[in-house]
Amino acid sequence: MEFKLEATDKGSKARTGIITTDHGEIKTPIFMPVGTAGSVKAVHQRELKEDIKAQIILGNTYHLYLRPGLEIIEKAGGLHKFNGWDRPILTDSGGYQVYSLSETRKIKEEGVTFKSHIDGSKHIFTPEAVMDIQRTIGADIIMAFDECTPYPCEYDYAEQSMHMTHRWLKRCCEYFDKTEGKYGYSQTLFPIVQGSVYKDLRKQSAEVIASYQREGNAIGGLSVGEPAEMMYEMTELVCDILPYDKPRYLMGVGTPANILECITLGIDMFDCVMPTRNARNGMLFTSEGIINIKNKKWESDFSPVDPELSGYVDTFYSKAYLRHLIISKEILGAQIASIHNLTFYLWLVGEARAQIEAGTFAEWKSGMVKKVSQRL
Ligand SMILES: CNc1nc2c(CC[C@H]3O[C@H](OC)[C@H](OC)[C@@H](OC)[C@@H]3OC)c3nc(N)[nH]c(=O)c3cc2[nH]1
Repeated sequence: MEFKLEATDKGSKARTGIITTDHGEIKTPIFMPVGTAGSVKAVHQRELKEDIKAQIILGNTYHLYLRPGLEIIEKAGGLHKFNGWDRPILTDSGGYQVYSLSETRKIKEEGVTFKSHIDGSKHIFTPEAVMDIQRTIGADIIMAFDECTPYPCEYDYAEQSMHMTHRWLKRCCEYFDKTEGKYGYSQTLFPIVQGSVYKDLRKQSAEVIASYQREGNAIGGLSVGEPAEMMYEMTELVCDILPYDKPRYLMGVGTPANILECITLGIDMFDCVMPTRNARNGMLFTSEGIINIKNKKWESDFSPVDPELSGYVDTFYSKAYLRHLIISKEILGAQIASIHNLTFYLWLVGEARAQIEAGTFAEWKSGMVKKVSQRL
């Protein structure tokens, strides 16, 4: 995997670049649609490519490992062959899902034991095991096995957890670096910075992660309920320590405003379930602000969903019709809203990229942050 830095913004740490993988290029800053169980919910691969113009999507190790399971994915020749997405894929290591999904998990030095949320079967994720799992899924970019600390979290717990994440990282790298990809293309392992919301721990963790000199680095342990100001403070501190010539991935972030603020701080890659999860509930992110389409005020508004966007669903369907579908819980409603929100997220990072290249990012961003956050 290569990363070529292109433009850097004069008035901030925002930058554009190109990540090259064996499944194609990723222009940064980039938003990565979340495809939990091997699909971006309610969206076809064709729509991801043609309407949303997604460049990379996520798969979820925990979910795919439990269902359909590694045997099926391996027989298919890896996730790209299984779900037909022939562009880059990134998978998380599963640590966060174990923390967020199965309350039966136990964390030990060896790894994390947990019971499947599907059939209650017992499993253990160790650093080595999740490297094998991600080798088998075959994502182009895979994440180290870490513990994402909750918020709030005591300093002592955050410190102990950070050191264990660093010990797990060493095991991931040693094991990953002596194994090969299973399907004839290369995979890249990103380490993950932890340290909760404590500046000294964040500094320490960023320095350890930077010392591994991997081809890209992730910032974890944020967007877990902490105030946005704290997220920005930790992100800025860590970005200033991580190497500037490698992609920086801020995990689980975020709202359109969060993304614009963190691009300013030097983040290149984002993922978040909001555009898809909230879409199914009728929350639309648009270039004019946030719309709760279930609100009665849209009942007879026959204007297009978002005229600013060029996607089919944004111009073909009206707000009134989409409101009717969401309220009636029609499947088509979830599809239109999901495609719209993802089109908007990709449009937003594409606009940011253009503004950085034009050298006009700073003033564009401050106006845009206000616009995308207002409730319509
Ligand atoms: C929301 N705030 C948020 N999400 C964090 C994720 C998970 C990202 C994950 O979040 C969903 O899993 C639950 C997505 O599936 C629904 C996954 O996409 C497949 C996505 O994987 C990258 C973190 N993952 C790790 N390994 N370490 C982290 O420290 C971390 C922090 C996060 N904050």
